[in-house]
Amino acid sequence: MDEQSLPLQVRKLSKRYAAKTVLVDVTMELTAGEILCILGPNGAGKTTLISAVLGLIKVDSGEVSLFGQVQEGLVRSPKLRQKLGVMMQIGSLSANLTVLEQCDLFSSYYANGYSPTELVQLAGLEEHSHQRFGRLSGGQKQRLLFALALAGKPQLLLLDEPTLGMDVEARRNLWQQIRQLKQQGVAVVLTTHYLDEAEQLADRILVLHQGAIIANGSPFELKALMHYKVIQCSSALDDTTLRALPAVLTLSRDNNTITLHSSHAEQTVKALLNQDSAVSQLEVRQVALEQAFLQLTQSPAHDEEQAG
Ligand SMILES: Nc1ncnc2c1ncn2[C@@H]1O[C@H](COP(=O)(O)OP(=O)(O)OP(=O)(O)O)[C@@H](O)[C@H]1O
Repeated sequence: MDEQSLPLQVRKLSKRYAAKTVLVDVTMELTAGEILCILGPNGAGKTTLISAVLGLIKVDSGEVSLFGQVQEGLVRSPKLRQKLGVMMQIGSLSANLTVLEQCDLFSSYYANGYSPTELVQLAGLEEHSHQRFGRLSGGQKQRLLFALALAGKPQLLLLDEPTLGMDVEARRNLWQQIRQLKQQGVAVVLTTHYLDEAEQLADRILVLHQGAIIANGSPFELKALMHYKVIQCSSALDDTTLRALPAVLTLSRDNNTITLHSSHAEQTVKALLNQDSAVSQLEVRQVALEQAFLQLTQSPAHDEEQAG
């Protein structure tokens, strides 16, 4: 694809509120049919980044391009707006309008979008179409907001914490819908605190910490970024011997199971087998994304970089 027509390009976006830096040189891009998850803890800058992409807030420096067009403030071009779907927060819809009335309204914004009844179906709210928005459950509200974001059959979809407050089944259903959109070539940016969500959905994950991107890669690459692996086994060796094995970083025990974190699993396992040939239930695995994420966002080295 021609670089000019990428659905989204963000270059060196920075934003401060008084003394607080909220976005630091954020650069990212998104191709058609790609799902990008922006993962970060509370206050990392996820919502600010989405708001900046939409031109809802003024940034201090940097540039946002949508479908090859550099944006100045709020996205105003009707042609661009037709290509864009945004999932809003619950508070942004009138509590008094019914589900069907909301769908009617959103459908009317788009020339070639879904009909109101199709939107009700997309939200799975056929049995609640005459219920007022304010009377829906939290999960139903989220489903309606998601369907409304699709009203114009967008090519770029921005979802700010779309599964917040949803139960497990509703989350899985939404993931399925997002995967289908990807199959249709829709580019999706999704912010989340949920590590499993990013791992399940993302082609690429950006980890945002204190406004800066501290990791950018596929879920697999992100895990590989971590230098250590988890080794589990049963062994008669005592803790002192285990801790002295090469490359061992940490040791813990749960009944008969020993868990070691190693910065070089092959070296550790070789030495372990040399010292205890009766070792059993040996398992070596990559660190879970949750641990990778925690390590990334709690790294003192990174904090020093930020401060500097
Ligand atoms: N209008 C504002 N004025 C001052 N500070 C702000 C403003 N908006 C956001 N912030 C600060 O910017 C930082 C990033 O906020 P943001 O809402 O983007 O984080 P987030 O990653 O979306 O967090 P959460 O996951 O909790 O929604 C926070 O420290 C927040 O307090």
